[in-house]
Amino acid sequence: MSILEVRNLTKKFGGLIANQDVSMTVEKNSITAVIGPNGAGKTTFFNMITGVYQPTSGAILLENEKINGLKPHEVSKKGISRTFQNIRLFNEMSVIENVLVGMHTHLKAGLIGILFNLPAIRREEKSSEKKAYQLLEYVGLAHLLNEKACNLSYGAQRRLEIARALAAQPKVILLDEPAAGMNPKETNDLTQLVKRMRHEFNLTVILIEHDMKLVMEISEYIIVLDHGEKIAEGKPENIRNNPKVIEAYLGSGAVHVG
Ligand SMILES: Nc1ncnc2c1ncn2[C@@H]1O[C@H](COP(=O)(O)OP(=O)(O)OP(=O)(O)O)[C@@H](O)[C@H]1O
Repeated sequence: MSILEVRNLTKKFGGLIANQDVSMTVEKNSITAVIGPNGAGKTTFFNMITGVYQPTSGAILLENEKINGLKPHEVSKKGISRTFQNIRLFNEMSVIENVLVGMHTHLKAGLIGILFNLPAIRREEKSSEKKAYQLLEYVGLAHLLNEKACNLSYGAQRRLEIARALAAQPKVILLDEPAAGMNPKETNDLTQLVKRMRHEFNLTVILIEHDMKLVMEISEYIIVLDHGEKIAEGKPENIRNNPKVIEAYLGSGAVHVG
């Protein structure tokens, strides 16, 4: 059963076509990778799905409901969360506060409730803190809950971003280069984390990644973009040997696929 359907998405920035007619169907509970050389249009594609950019044309459907046209916080409320290529944490806030921020779309507390410190709000705060702590335990950061986000190692910051994205209780999570800058051990831990969380949170995962070992190990389906267009899609074993994909990567002088 599909959960997300992207139909003929095109994004133009003036004369530059960043995405041209890209379609994709994502199965519920699957892990899909979006790959392609630098500048292929991968982040633009994520930005359209999450409402950061409005498509020039095309449609995005989450559980058969059209979501293009919605603002990023509205898309998040519908059930799509993300992490960013360039980590976007609140650096001066503590680790647990960063996760609490991720929860705000689901909190009922209005301004009046907070101002008057109503018991129902206090209860909600307590339960949010408990949930945030559990998420930090899940990603292995509970011991750092009061640390400022900026003091965390790179790998830990990436895991904190994932905890914050999970706090919004998504159905679909988009990870933009989650392994960028990680050492092999951190990458391996991340691979295990993504595999676990897909089952335990009943999630559908879509990731952009340049680390081909990770992509081939983790994904069930791969979409390949080049110069804004989808040049191939399929299972890892088929993508690995696809001449068009190899040519796109070799032509860009980037990593080999294999
Ligand atoms: N806001 C923008 N305004 C103008 N051009 C943009 C904008 N965002 C992206 N582009 C252009 O669209 C093209 C696709 O960029 P995008 O960042 O989506 O590629 P990418 O595949 O994510 O690349 P990378 O792997 O290097 O992150 C590039 O030519 C980029 O310069």
